[in-house]
Amino acid sequence: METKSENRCFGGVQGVYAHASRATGTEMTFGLFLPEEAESGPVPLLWFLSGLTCTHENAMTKAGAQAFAAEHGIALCFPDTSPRGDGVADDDAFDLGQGAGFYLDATEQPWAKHYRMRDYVTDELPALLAGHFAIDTGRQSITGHSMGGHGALTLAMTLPGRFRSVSAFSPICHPSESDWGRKQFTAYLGDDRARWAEHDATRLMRDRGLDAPLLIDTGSADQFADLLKTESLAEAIAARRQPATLRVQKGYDHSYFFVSSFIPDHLDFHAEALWA
Ligand SMILES: N[C@@H](CCC(=O)N[C@@H](CS)C(=O)NCC(=O)O)C(=O)O
Repeated sequence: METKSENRCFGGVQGVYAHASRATGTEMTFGLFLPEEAESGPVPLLWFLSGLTCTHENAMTKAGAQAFAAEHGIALCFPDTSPRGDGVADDDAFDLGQGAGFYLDATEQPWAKHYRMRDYVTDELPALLAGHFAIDTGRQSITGHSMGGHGALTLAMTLPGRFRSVSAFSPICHPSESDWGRKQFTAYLGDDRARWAEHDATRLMRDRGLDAPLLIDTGSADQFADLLKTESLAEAIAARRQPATLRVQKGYDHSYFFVSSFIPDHLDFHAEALWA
């Protein structure tokens, strides 16, 4: 593993690291914030999965999460959103291919060789973190923005017991019925919609539900609201009687100004579960 940078941050360290990934067959870069407490022993971990067009860097530099993670003694991991490189399949559209991995393992060509972001985020990267840093992988929670919110919700619902709490900012809620989903699932997973079900938060909520506390924030002025389909997930939550807090924040859009406005609430929410 290569250290790209390490900077003192709110008493802890914000690092950026790169490594050869078994899952994607590429070099992968991730950001990791370790609070000061990690100097004396393993600390809980909050994953932040980012959205379309993002690298490991967007949330790391724009969400403002480190101050609150430091307050609570929690580590933050910011993975990349897809494999990257000249030999990696891509598309001209910003919402398919590099920067748009959708946190799934592709089965279709030309994507199947490298697009294995579910395996990467849920298996390879946690093991790597546990082996190299003072992280307690027995205490993990997950959040994300947009496509990353989709990732947080779908990974948590398909890995019961893994995450102590789950939250999302402006998540893509029903990708099977959205232009942020149908095109990508067809490309990555093929035409059989039955295989899309475990990558669709609304369908998972209807079929399985979530075994952890859930907090979702979305903006009333989100420019992508029609693509997110929050109303479908809200209906599934209500139909299931799933304990959850879903807030539509007045006047906020899809940007990181929205994320950074509510990140303190999300860190408080996760800290309560991680330190219980
Ligand atoms: N570029 C796209 C939008 C992409 C976009 O808004 N991406 C969000 C996540 S879905 C993001 O976090 N962008 C990076 C940033 O704001 O730093 C468009 O103009 O339609």
